[in-house]
Amino acid sequence: MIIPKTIHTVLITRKRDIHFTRALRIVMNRPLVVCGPSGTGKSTLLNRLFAQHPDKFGFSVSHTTRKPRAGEVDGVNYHFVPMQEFEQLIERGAFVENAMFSGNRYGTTAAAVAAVAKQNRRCILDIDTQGVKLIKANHPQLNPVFLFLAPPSIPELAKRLSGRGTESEESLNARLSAAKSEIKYAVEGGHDVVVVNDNVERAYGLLEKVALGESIEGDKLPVYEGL
Ligand SMILES: Nc1ncnc2c1ncn2[C@@H]1O[C@H](COP(=O)(O)OP(=O)(O)OP(=O)(O)O)[C@@H](O)[C@H]1O
Repeated sequence: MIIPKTIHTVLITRKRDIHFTRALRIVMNRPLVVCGPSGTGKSTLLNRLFAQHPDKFGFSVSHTTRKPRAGEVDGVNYHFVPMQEFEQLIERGAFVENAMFSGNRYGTTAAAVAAVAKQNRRCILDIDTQGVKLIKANHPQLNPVFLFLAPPSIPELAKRLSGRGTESEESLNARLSAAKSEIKYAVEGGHDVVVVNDNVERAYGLLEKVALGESIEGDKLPVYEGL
């Protein structure tokens, strides 16, 4: 049968669309890990992403050993577990990150990350380099896209951290020294894509593209003085 050219073109385009939609769905099932030094602007950009696309993205539900506060629902706000259960999860290597704050443990399990995709949302993880390394070593099945949000320079990072008004001199110095090792890992090529947050509009545009499943070249890492 000879298919008229226009129908043929439509069929090919549809086929291409189906492939594209499928490929997009696969990317959207992959968590997006946003990593970057404290003060680079991760929350600023991610809050905007969630506000612009309220039904496309999700955060995983963390585990905690602290007691629920009034109105908090187990499995929604947190998975509330006793210390012993939390420690068993650590031993089993279930977490992609976990930390202790004022006597309570908090953590994100790989299972909680995977659960987000089941709700047809892309899981966004805001974690540090240590978490990135843990995922690569222990949870490769999550197969995330790793995005490094880079500061334009170390002095600009220091300015943002002090401008935020949340840091003592001690914690500012601790964050800046942690920033240097985060940047070193990015220089070694630890991430799939780099976005330099030199300008909120520009950086958000790139982050949004990656979050929506587009494959972009990304930015080059700046050369950081004094690293
Ligand atoms: N492109 C930008 N230019 C100037 N200031 C910015 C830019 N992006 C974010 N900021 C500001 O920098 C400060 C730090 O941003 P933000 O709190 O989003 O960082 P963060 O990476 O989430 O830090 P943390 O990891 O400590 O939570 C904020 O005061 C924010 O308004």
